[in-house]
Amino acid sequence: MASLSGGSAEAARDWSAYQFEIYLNGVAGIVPRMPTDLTRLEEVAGRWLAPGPVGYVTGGAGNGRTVQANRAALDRWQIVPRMLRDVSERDLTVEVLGRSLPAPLALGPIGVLSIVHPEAEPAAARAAAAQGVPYALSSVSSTPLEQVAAAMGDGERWFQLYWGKDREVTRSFLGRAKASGFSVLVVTLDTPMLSWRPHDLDQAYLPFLRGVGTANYFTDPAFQAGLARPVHEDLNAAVLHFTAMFSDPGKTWDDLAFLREHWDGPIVLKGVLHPDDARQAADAGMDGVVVSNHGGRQVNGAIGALDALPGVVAAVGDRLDVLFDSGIRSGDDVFKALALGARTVLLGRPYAYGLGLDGQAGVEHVIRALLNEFDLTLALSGHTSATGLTPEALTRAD
Ligand SMILES: Cc1cc2nc3c(=O)[nH]c(=O)nc-3n(C[C@H](O)[C@H](O)[C@H](O)COP(=O)(O)O)c2cc1C
Ligand SMILES: O=C(O)C(=O)c1ccccc1
Repeated sequence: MASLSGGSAEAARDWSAYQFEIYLNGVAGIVPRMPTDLTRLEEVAGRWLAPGPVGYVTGGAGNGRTVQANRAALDRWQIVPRMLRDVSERDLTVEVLGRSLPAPLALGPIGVLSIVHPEAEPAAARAAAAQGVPYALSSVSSTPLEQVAAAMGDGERWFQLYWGKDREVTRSFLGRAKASGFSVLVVTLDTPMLSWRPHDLDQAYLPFLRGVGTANYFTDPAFQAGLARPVHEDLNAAVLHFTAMFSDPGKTWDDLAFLREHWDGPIVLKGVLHPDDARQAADAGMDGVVVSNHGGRQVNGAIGALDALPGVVAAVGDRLDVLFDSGIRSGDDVFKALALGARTVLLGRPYAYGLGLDGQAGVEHVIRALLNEFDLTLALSGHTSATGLTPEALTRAD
């Protein structure tokens, strides 16, 4: 069993163990509860979870063209395996944002997780901590950030900020996150408003209007100060106030100075697709960007995220850390993103399905399956280190 402690002990983690554990269980007549092909999770989740939540998680903006573009972009690259290169020992550790991670993976921010499982974010966070990968907690979590932090032990915690209209609430969130041991700030830029989402519109389903996703706000003194009456005395007014202030379409690059001033750890901007935006991030003193189109959930018709990665890496790869998400479903996807210059990937929907189907154990299954498959892809393609991959490991399929 791999070490559960933090820091450099993570370097010793053996990601190849899951495959053997599964086969050994087979001797006792036990097969995995969930698919080991993570691309099948969506279909299985669709059978077991309620239609509103499933639509919310799987859905994209518009008719789903960018959800498809994310997959098409990954499928357009193919790995060209190399032979006879001694792959007996592999090292999956990476350096990112000034820390060492045991593998090039973090759980990305996904809000409102109580719609898929009652244990919600704390269960996902415990799974991440148990596997030694960072957990990025969403601003719009179903559980207050202090409770999520408490569930994580010494697990690495990142806080995702929805940068709203109220400065005092932002300041308060940053203070609370810092006090609870969140070390990296992930600021999401691509959601100044929610996009046109037919999956949710057709079912008239929006979690916040059912009070889900407001936990950090309703427990926040600065948020409460903006209400005429306490949250519990007028829930509707509180929900409306939340929807009016949680994001701010008026923000510009100049506003980043405020965050730099109030957060002394690494700041990562999530949702960067254009090289010039990446340059502006570097100019503003940011420590990283996440090349992401929010899993195709914001701009329908937007560029597939992987298609945007090389341009951003060329523009700023030597000035800040480039992370990646949107469409990662397998170990070979991780390989491709790293080969094109990402230092680490964030996992999205697959872990939400894992949580919905089997709570913390389901999320741990997803992490272990993904990283074991990545380790095997690395080895079988003739590589031994997650940091050494270059575009030469790939070829364009078209
Ligand atoms: C149900 C759901 C909720 C999400 N909530 C947030 C959020 O609160 N903050 C955020 O920055 N991104 C959020 N995202 C986007 C993810 O962080 C990530 O960018 C996206 O899921 C990656 O695409 P993929 O799931 O196709 O891999 C959410 C995504 C989903 C599916
Ligand atoms: O649904 C999303 O993609 C998302 O990021 C979000 C935005 C606001 C509240 C909850 C989730």
